[in-house]
Amino acid sequence: MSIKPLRWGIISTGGIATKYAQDLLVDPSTREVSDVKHVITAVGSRSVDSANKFIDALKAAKADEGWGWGVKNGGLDNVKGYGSYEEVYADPNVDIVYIGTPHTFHHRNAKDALLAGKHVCCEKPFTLSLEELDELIALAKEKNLFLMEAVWTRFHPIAYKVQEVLKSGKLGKPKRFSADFSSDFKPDQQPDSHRMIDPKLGGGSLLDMGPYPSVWAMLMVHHHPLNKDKTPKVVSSYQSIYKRSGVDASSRWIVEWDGLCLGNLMTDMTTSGFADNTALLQCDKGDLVVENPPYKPSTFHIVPHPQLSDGDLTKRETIHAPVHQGNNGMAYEADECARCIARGEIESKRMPWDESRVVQGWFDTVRNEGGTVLKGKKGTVGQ
Ligand SMILES: NC(=O)C1=CN([C@@H]2O[C@H](COP(=O)(O)OP(=O)(O)OC[C@H]3O[C@@H](n4cnc5c(N)ncnc54)[C@H](OP(=O)(O)O)[C@@H]3O)[C@@H](O)[C@H]2O)C=CC1
Ligand SMILES: O=C1OC[C@@H](O)[C@H](O)[C@H]1O
Repeated sequence: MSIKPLRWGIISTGGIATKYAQDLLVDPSTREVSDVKHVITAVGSRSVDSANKFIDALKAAKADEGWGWGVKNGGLDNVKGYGSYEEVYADPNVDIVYIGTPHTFHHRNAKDALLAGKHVCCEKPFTLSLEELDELIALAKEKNLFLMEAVWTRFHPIAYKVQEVLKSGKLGKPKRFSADFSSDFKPDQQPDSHRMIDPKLGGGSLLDMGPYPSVWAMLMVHHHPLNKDKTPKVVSSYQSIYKRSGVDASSRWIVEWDGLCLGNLMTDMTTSGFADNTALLQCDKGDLVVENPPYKPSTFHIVPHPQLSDGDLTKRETIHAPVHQGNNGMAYEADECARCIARGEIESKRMPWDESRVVQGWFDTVRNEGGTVLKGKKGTVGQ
């Protein structure tokens, strides 16, 4: 059976858009996938030169680079470079728009793409505020278009393996959770315009890094078979301020899954996290520990509590489940978009809107309780 390729329009030519575009061109069989095909038909940038350079760099793939497969097999054959994002939305050869712009533009870009009749896959954090996100969800429903937050980690092989262990029930009942994404961006050495520094780009650790402790909280606690609370709330939070621009240098927030457990989540952009532990769920029979980095971990451990486990959980186990070689880890979420669209679905079951809403709601609470210059900002909702 021949597969109809999903035709992607990429907007922006920055770091993550480059990685995403490369992954679209990797041979799906290298990740054991045979039901989807991706092609890139448009790249939009604020500068047409940048769009064309982006395309040329993809085309110049070396033999040992995974995306060279797509270049050779028609993945860029009909691609056009544009000097605006609007031209991508208007291109009839584009089915879905991938948004890789800084956070504060996600709402504007996704809204424009949906209004032009395109499906949307938008980088994390989905939007600046929950109000912006709700507007996008309403629009996707009204227009019957697919819309998903690009939380790539959710689709990694390790995410499914961790959930398999938790669903088996062998670790028992969750007692407490913690997760961290910290990395030293050396902010003092960055220009004012850096996306981690500039408030106009949604700078600070919370919005950029917060999706990662949150993704593990969602996968390990929220999805735990014993969790019944589908609207877990932030019960306490704190943000330290990066004085030069007034964004947060670090954020801490405690979430309560009513009737189950508390989760302690943290981000920091001035220091690195602990290599052996990025997320930890402690249960009554044993612990599950995921190694760093939270966005693309390869390894997790099961650590029994023999004194508590009635003898049925005694073996310490280390499980490796890296992403398949040759892709950056973004191909899996792109496959999800292709499958949902082929089935006529406008929402992903693996990355549902309600779960993006939960996390976006936590960020709103932390921002609104904190003292940064982003406190209370609602972004471009209604515009
Ligand atoms: N899933 C993941 O692993 C990652 C996700 N991200 C997310 O992707 C988004 C972009 O991050 P990243 O690629 O690192 O950022 P970059 O700064 O590398 O790229 C952002 C791009 O957005 C476009 N852009 C549009 N308006 C502006 C503006 N006013 N200032 C700067 N750039 C602008 C530019 O492209 P052009 O000039 O072509 O229009 C620019 O190259 C963020 O929301 C971030 O959270 C980031 C890193 C990893
Ligand atoms: O999404 C991300 O993942 C990797 C990090 O290095 C990056 O800052 C962040 O945006």
